[in-house]
Amino acid sequence: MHSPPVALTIAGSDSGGGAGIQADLHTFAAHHVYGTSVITAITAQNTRGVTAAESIGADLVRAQLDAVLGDFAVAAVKTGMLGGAELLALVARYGEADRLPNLVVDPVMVTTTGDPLFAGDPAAYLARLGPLATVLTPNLIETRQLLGREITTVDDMREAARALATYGPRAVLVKGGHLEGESAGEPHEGGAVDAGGVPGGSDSAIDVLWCDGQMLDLAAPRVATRNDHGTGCTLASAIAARLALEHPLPQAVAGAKAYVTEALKAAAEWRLGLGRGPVHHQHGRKSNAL
Ligand SMILES: Nc1ncnc2c1ncn2[C@@H]1O[C@H](COP(=O)(O)OP(=O)(O)OP(=O)(O)O)[C@@H](O)[C@H]1O
Ligand SMILES: Cc1ncc(CO)c(N)n1
Repeated sequence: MHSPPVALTIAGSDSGGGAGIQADLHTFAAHHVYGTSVITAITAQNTRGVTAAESIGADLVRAQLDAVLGDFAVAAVKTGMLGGAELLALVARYGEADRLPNLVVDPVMVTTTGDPLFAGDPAAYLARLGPLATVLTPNLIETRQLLGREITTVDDMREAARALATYGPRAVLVKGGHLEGESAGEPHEGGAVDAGGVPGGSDSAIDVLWCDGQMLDLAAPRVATRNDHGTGCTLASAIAARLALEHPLPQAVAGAKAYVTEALKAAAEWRLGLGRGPVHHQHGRKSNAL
């Protein structure tokens, strides 16, 4: 019997189940990839926000990393909430020792509801994990914090992706989920990869991917929904799952974005929680079961 590929998420727990470790493991399972997890923090969180958060001690995080990496042939890794400088440095040391293959770095700093999830210096993300990342996936808020500049247009996103790439990742995906009412303008030199998408326009959700020296626009229909909690975690873990399945990088990213779009569509009518609800990670299943 053929064993499934193994992916690892290094991230925080979301008690509401829509983001963090819970979203990542759902996403790995939806891709038929076996999921392992290193928990970096516990958050008390629901669809309305974070009410408490505490980091896990570095010794216990190290023990989790050693337990997983010492036993499983991990094919791809996603990092999410690292909480602060100490765990960032710890994870970076495993990457520097070549123990974190196909590394997708989601530089989680703040939730969509505005709650801070990283206490350290944003520049440390770039300095420590930038050179190790196969792909870095900041949202607009994180891109602003990482580069210390405003991002208001798709052209700004393209420039930011190029600037972030100088820190050493193979690819940078600047996510435009928070860019409202913006048109994609002229497509860039590399054109677009099929992300189940539509041409740019104010009703599209546009991300830009700088990969191997090429700029690609990834546009998908913008889903009208209040249930968008955890889309960033879901996208990054879907990329990791697809890398574990040996998809080439641009296709892994485009396929992951299409997966997120379908997950948003499938959960648009859900009423789970009173705030921004989760997406439907298992939307590909034939029945409506979770
Ligand atoms: N309403 C929407 N319709 C379609 N795609 C969306 C929508 N909202 C976000 N996306 C897409 O979801 C992905 C995640 O983007 P986003 O910028 O929301 O990340 P994020 O802020 O890190 O997410 P979160 O913090 O909620 O986990 C991107 O591919 C983005 O384009
Ligand atoms: C634990 C956790 N990680 C990441 C995010 C970002 O969406 C979140 N809300 N919660």
